[in-house]
Amino acid sequence: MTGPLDGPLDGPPDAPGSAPGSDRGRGLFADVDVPGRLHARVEAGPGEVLAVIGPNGAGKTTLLRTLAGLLPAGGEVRVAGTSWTDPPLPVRDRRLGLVFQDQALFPHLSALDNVAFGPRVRGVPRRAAEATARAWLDRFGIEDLAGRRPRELSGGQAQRVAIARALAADPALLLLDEPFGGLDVGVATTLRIELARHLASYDGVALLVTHEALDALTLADRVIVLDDGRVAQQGTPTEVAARPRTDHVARLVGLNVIREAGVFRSFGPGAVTVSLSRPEGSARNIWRGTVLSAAPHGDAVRLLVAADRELIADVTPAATAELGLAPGRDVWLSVKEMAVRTYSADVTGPLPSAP
Ligand SMILES: Nc1ncnc2c1ncn2[C@@H]1O[C@H](COP(=O)(O)OP(=O)(O)OP(=O)(O)O)[C@@H](O)[C@H]1O
Repeated sequence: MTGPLDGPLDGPPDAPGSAPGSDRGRGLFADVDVPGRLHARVEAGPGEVLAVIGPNGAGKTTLLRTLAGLLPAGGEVRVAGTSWTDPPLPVRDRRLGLVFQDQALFPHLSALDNVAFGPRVRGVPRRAAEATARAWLDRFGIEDLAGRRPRELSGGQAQRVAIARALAADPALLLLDEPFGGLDVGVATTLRIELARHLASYDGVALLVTHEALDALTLADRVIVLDDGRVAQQGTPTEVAARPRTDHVARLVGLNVIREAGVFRSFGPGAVTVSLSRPEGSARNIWRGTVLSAAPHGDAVRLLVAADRELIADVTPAATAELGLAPGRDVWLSVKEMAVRTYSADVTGPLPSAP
């Protein structure tokens, strides 16, 4: 894992004539188009971990499958100085590691043989491939499971084998689609820490699709936000969390974000005052709405309120009881202007030009 890039890269990293072996040449450049589903340009330097986030149907899986060559797409993909699209490179010839939820382990192979598969395909002799596989199982603390078949593994164990299998193939591009999906919280937490450790010493590019803000914040150097098949925002986790540009990210990081004429205005749920009658103040910062849900959130109660948009507000349990803040309750929300952070729509990185 490296530090974040200083700024956006502004062209194919290894166009003819670029310095061989330069960082840009060893990273990822992709500008892909799946008509009606995805148009995205993604760049990353070697060792970078990119979290790909966005709501359901935003195109996250489509992006990964496109980069892998599993889905036909227009455009260009270059990885580690090699074009994967011109001429089209078969999936098996791409230096690629895949950890997809539906990319199950080979059921008839032991954990060891599953992990040895990548090196074997690359022509590594059996014994050497097995030694590599054993070393990877060891690094994941599951060497004692080497002889087991996938059906004899727990979900967390199987996912460790899947990640070890992907890394053992020495991929230049590692694609992880919801690698902790379906695991229980404790197992996911342990695996997240292990994955962070392995990614820290991995020198290829990793893309991680996730629904968890925690993954994006703890594992990624940079976050790509997809929305409706487009890159809506990219930046460091801190930048994206501080200045969300989509409702989805705002929800993930627990902020209210309102777009107004090229400007975003955001405020935390703790800055919102809830009342039953119209408060004083500028109409710009006052909303009338109906409580959709009320749930404990730390020491507070978090309300989701349907106004002209959905807004979140944190109130004390005492206020919740006093104002009767249950679903269906009509309320007024207000926020002081000094609690609103305003930022321009283009501060956190380039948007690809719409085709
Ligand atoms: N096999 C398919 N054929 C046609 N359209 C598809 C297919 N699979 C997905 N889509 C569409 O492509 C768009 C992107 O879907 P995709 O699965 O990439 O989203 P996602 O961000 O990964 O969503 P999720 O978080 O639900 O997995 C959606 O509009 C979806 O309906």
